Amino acid sequence: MSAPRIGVLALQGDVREHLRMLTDAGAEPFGLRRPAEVERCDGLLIPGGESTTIDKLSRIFEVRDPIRARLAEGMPAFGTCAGMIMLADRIRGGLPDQQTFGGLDVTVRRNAFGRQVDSFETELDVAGLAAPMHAVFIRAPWVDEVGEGVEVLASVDAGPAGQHPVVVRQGAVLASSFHPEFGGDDRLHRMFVDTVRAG
Ligand SMILES: NC(=O)CC[C@H](N)C(=O)O
Repeated sequence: MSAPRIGVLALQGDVREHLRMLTDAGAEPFGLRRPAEVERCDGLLIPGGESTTIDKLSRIFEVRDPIRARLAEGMPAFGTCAGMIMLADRIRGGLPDQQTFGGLDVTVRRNAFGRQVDSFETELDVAGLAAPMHAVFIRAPWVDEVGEGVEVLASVDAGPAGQHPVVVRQGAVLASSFHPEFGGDDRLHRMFVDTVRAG
């Protein structure tokens, strides 16, 4: 495949750093806002932001149904923070009418780390990466439950609440609770681009 075309969902949230990291990783990324653009994607990146807003805007912009359909067909995807929430099949702590795109067989808890450690940074060991990643967590979710076939690539020790997965992968779908685009480290983006390239 020539440079894979990766749509970065550009309804809300941080898009620019993702575009830059994907370009550096050898992809051809573009900001995705229109239903017709969903068909042009070899892969989809869903950035962080606010999952409730991304959910609402995805319906208003009419990209929700085409994205759901492509994910159900196995389109590779990478979700970060709110993007992880959007990929989760099940969420806790969502608004009553909040919906996700689905595709990742996990239960995700929104704003899981609570007020005291609302936002924090840490050096995180990620399976498959030789050295730890600098991980920036901003009102981040964590994963409560994973289905069969979901690999846990990294976990965080949340004290009395125990260990919780923060990087997971299921086939061609990758998700991280933190914002890899703010840590100056594009290794997860490269992992994703390699997955998209492998088809
Ligand atoms: N940095 C983020 O993406 C935060 C996610 C946000 N707390 C949500 O529920 O969508």
